[in-house]
Amino acid sequence: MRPDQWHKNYPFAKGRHQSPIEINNKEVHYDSSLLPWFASYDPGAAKTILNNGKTCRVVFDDSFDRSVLRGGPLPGVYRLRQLHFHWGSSDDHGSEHVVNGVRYAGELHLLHWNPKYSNYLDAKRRTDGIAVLAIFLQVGETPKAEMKRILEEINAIKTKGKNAPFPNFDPSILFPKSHDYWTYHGSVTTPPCEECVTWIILREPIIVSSDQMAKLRSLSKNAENEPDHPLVDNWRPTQPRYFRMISYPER
Ligand SMILES: Clc1ccc(Cc2nnn[n-]2)cc1
Ligand SMILES: [Zn+2]
Repeated sequence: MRPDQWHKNYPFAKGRHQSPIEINNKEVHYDSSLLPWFASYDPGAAKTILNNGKTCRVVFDDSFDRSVLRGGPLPGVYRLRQLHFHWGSSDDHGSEHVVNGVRYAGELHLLHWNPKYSNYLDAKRRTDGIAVLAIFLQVGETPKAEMKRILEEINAIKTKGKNAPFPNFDPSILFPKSHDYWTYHGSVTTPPCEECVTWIILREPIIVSSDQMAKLRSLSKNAENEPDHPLVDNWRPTQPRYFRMISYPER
């Protein structure tokens, strides 16, 4: 279903706190109360990599505070549940958030939930339930070697429903040098679009190669025995910001 039709079945999609949004330098605010953020991830928590027909996702053991994100705008620790990507049909677009008019080739999301709620689904019903750490993918000549591990597995999960073991992986190896970020309150970017997400968006992109983006585009939306439809353009267009502040900490 087209994103501008989602609201017919999912009323949240027409809310006042939807994601993604445009981030423009003239509209962001310095907030001296914002802290640095920290990720403490256990590589042993990594379990599986899968193609769910919408994206490539790596899932982690979130049965206790094993891999957590803390600090920044967050009131406490949030448990890492999964990471996934959004990308385009060519290198000139694919990210969900847009920075000063710039669309990146893709966007990596690390999705965490607030363990003060009994489980992930309950957390999705709460305004402080989810935290997504977003990292832009920029195409360049010197790709980040650590992306290779994920892209090497793509061949094993070509079609919807396929998955493969993905042990011993610490996603913080994918982080850029700078931890500078913007933060705002928004939503999950796919239906039901619940407005439960504290976004932490890193200012510095990670560099991937055009071949690595092509690898992501070699995934298929369909299951093995169905006609082939490339899995591309799994990003939601930017939504109205309305009266939301985008903040950033001391730099
Ligand atoms: Cl696996 C997955 C989970 C959520 C979304 C949508 C999303 N919401 N916030 N960030 N991504 C896309 C794919
Ligand atoms: Zn996402």
